Amino acid sequence: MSRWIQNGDNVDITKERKNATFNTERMSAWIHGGDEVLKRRREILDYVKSNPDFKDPIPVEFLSREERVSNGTRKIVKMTDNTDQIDGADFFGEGMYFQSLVMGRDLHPLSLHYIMFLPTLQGQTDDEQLDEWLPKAIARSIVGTYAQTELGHGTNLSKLETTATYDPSTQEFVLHSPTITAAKWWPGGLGKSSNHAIVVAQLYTKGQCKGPHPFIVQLRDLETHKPMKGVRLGDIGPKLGINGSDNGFLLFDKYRIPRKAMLMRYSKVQPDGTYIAPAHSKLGYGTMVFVRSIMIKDQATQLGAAATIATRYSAVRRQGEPVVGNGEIQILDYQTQQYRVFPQLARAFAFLFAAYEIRDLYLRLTEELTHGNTELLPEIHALSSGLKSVVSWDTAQGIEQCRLSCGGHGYSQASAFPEIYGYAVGGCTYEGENLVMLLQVARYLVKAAEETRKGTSNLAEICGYISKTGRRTSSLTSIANYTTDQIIEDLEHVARKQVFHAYDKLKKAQQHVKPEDAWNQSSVELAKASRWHVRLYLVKTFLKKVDKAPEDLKKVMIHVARLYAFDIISSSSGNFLEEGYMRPDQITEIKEGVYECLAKIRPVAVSLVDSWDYDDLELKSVLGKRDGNVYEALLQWAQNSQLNKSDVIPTFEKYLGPMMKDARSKL
Ligand SMILES: CC/C=C\C/C=C\C/C=C\C/C=C\C/C=C\C/C=C\CCCCC(=O)SCCNC(=O)CCNC(=O)[C@H](O)C(C)(C)COP(=O)(O)OP(=O)(O)OC[C@H]1O[C@@H](n2cnc3c(N)ncnc32)[C@H](O)[C@@H]1OP(=O)(O)O
Ligand SMILES: Cc1cc2nc3c(=O)[nH]c(=O)nc-3n(C[C@H](O)[C@H](O)[C@H](O)COP(=O)(O)OP(=O)(O)OC[C@H]3O[C@@H](n4cnc5c(N)ncnc54)[C@H](O)[C@@H]3O)c2cc1C
Repeated sequence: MSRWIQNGDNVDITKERKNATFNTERMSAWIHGGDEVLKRRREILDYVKSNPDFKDPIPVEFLSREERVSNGTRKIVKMTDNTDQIDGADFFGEGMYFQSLVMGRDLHPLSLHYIMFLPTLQGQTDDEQLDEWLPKAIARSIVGTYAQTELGHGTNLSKLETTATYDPSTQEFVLHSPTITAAKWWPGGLGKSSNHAIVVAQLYTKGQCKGPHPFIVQLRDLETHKPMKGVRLGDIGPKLGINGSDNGFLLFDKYRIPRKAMLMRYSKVQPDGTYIAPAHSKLGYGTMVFVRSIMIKDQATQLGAAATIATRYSAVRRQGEPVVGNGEIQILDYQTQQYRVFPQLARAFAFLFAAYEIRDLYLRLTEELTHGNTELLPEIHALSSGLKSVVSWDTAQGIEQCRLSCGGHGYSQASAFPEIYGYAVGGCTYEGENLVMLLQVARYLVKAAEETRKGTSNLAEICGYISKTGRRTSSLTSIANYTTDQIIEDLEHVARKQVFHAYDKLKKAQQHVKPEDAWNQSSVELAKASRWHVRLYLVKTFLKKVDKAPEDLKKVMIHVARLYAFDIISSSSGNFLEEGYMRPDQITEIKEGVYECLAKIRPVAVSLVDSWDYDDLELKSVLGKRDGNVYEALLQWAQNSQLNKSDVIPTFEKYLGPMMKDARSKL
């Protein structure tokens, strides 16, 4: 047994846990939404651990692509056989947790079935279609995906090339891919697993194009699973991550589907081909809004996992001896290490709390839509698009910082960082490329700026700051007295300034060039405005949540929330210094605030990450193991390598052996 192990756990990590100034269980309950939620998490965890069907034969990193898809398929079938173990209506909470424990980060052939196919059926069908399709999809007698993106077009839906042409003589639509670039490309589970898809195609009726619309389409024979005649499909090959998912391609050759295959909750085509438009032209984009809103929690969970691994490893890793003879110190004691890791932990919290807000807002939207009210749609579209972009970007950068903070071992797949990164960074692209989505937010902000300039503003609360008359200089005197209101006021100033800077640039350009050129020439500044708008929202949400925390937890969490805010301000100090809003000495104060927060977090860092309540089963990281026994575990993990099956591998006999023998004979 290693000298670092005491009572089973690494001595350093045990010592860290003894430093806790708060009850980790209480903190976990607060983070996850209450005692009952925590209790349910534990029950789900126990269930997953006790079920041998959910075990991987060896760590998935050692499996080939085919083995990954096969293992993932086996597990997701078992998992969805057992959905009675969770509250099926709580997809955001119990559903995502259950899935994360069983499936890990490799995804699986039913991801799109659950995340987009089912929600599209629920959101876009009329009553008759719902009755026909939903029971089949829930029972899994059919498996579906969401096929929208094409080889030639992902962002710009108006230029999708797949056509659905209505033929009133047979009351059918004819699906067709007129070019190679019309091939659907990317949909998860499309390649080999799904037998149905929601296909988004340009609707043609009575000779007119009515834009992209969703259709439910059978792709494979229900018995043989062979592609239907007129349907060509397959897997698109290995990717940066999620290789347990068979993302696929799909082409149609004048493939006929019945009129009722068009999802007709909002738009309709009558038997004679008459088109009835929806109440709001973007109602058909509802599933994307749903996924963007649940992605925020998923991304927060990935960044939280990365920060947990980095923090635990930094507590057990000893490197460097500042006082010669005193022994090497825990790398967590280096301020540079804290500066690298703790802001990632703070971000993960900020994102998680924002995820709760957007979930609640989305539920409100769903309720309003049942009454035909689409008023909330633009606000939620802007917020979910903005959060998705800022959160997925910061998450990807944060995971990489955590990986780097673990030195060489961070580069090994044993750390889980490659899997976490490969999985999470996809979020920068799917559900709308991040920059494009920031520009969607900008459209919303430009309208708010316009209203304000006209003096007619009656802005939604979320952008109320745009029409405020703020201070000309920051009121910060000392970091100790820097209040939540002052922090928000300073961030509002910078966000508002950037919104108007981008708006004025756009308006000025519009006087000289065509509107689309003016937009393009202002787009970098517009995207910056969107980022500030979202960061402000994240800071406000975090501080508000901590303000309402019980006193014992607030004492700790206030340093985490302030670190999040101070890190944003100090790393963009130029924006705050502009036009003398802040003085250099105020920025210095904020930097000192960052260092103070790091020092406050240091003694409780391990307990804070413990409070995220990740089990080893969920983290899937040798470096992040709860017991801290990383060295023994690394050695054990490496034994899984295929190369270790024999002492001498065939390649040696074939190449290296003869090479060396030959060289020896010449000496
Ligand atoms: C029980 C549980 C069991 C098991 C659980 C199992 C599985 C769970 C699995 C995972 C769960 C965890 C989390 C997720 C993790 C991983 C995810 C895995 C897979 C990822 C799947 C990814 C799928 C996809 O990517 S699908 C494809 C997505 N594609 C896009 O997003 C395309 C982006 N483009 C667009 O959205 C649009 O084209 C556009 C917005 C850019 C432009 O649209 P359009 O051309 O129509 O615009 P305009 O005509 O110019 O009009 C613009 C105006 O319209 C407004 N607008 C746009 N969109 C909306 C909207 N949605 N709502 C409201 N308004 C909108 C816009 O604001 C403009 O308004 P204005 O007034 O004119 O300014
Ligand atoms: C892991 C993963 C899973 C996916 N799953 C699915 C799925 O299940 N179903 C599905 O239908 N799709 C899926 N997709 C596709 C995904 O939704 C698209 O890749 C995404 O919408 C971006 O489209 P694109 O790839 O065409 O990029 P493009 O739109 O070509 O973007 C390329 C670049 O051009 C820029 N750009 C494009 N338009 C503009 C603009 N108007 N203004 C400024 N810059 C612009 C972008 O910012 C980006 O830098 C998936 C993708 C990935 C990576």
